[in-house]
Amino acid sequence: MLHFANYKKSYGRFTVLTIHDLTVPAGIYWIRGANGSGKSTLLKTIGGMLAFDGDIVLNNQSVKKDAIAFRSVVNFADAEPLFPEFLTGQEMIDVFVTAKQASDGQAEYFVDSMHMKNYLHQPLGTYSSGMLKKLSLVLAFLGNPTLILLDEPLITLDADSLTILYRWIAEKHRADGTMFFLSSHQEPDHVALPIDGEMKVENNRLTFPC
Ligand SMILES: Nc1ncnc2c1ncn2[C@@H]1O[C@H](COP(=O)(O)OP(=O)(O)OP(=O)(O)O)[C@@H](O)[C@H]1O
Repeated sequence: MLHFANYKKSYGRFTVLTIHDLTVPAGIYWIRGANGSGKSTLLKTIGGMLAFDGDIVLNNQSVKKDAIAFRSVVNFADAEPLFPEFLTGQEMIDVFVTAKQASDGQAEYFVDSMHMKNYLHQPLGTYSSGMLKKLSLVLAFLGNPTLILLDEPLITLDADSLTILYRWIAEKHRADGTMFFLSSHQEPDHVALPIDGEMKVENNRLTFPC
């Protein structure tokens, strides 16, 4: 369960989003909104990456009061991931396996199923945008997160990889009850993904359900 209390995010004098009081039950949620409406801003504040007014509480853990514990169970994949170009994919995975205390074999499962093994030894500066996207998604699934935030996970993914991603989400939610927030400009695929609700960021507000 995720709770927003007196949430307000502004950049200087420009208020992007206000959420007075909202409780979202555990589930898989699809977030829509026009360009510049505030989807990335919302996900980054939930992930504890941007300062904001008010509070966000995940199962009794506040992003502000319990920042370290909160961050350890919330994983985030950026819309356009940027990594150090001199590191290899495997080195990034090794860092996240340690930081997120991933279990033995967890990273290998995701790498194998996304067919990434034969380029993981290459420096990230040589990766295509789709290869970077797949790496960022693997990193977001490592460990035992309570909430996974995926900002525009569909962009640059080929059709086969999208099917695999949807399978990961459904499996993780079913096995561990992991909550998901996905932002996208596309219509949700209710057949491929067991979506519990849709949200819309519009006119500085989050509409739920919409
Ligand atoms: N660092 C920043 N400083 C100032 N304004 C910002 C900053 N980041 C975002 N904004 C503004 O906040 C608003 C929301 O941006 P955000 O990136 O969250 O939108 P979005 O819904 O994710 O957009 P898109 O669909 O185009 O990715 C926009 O008006 C944007 O210009």
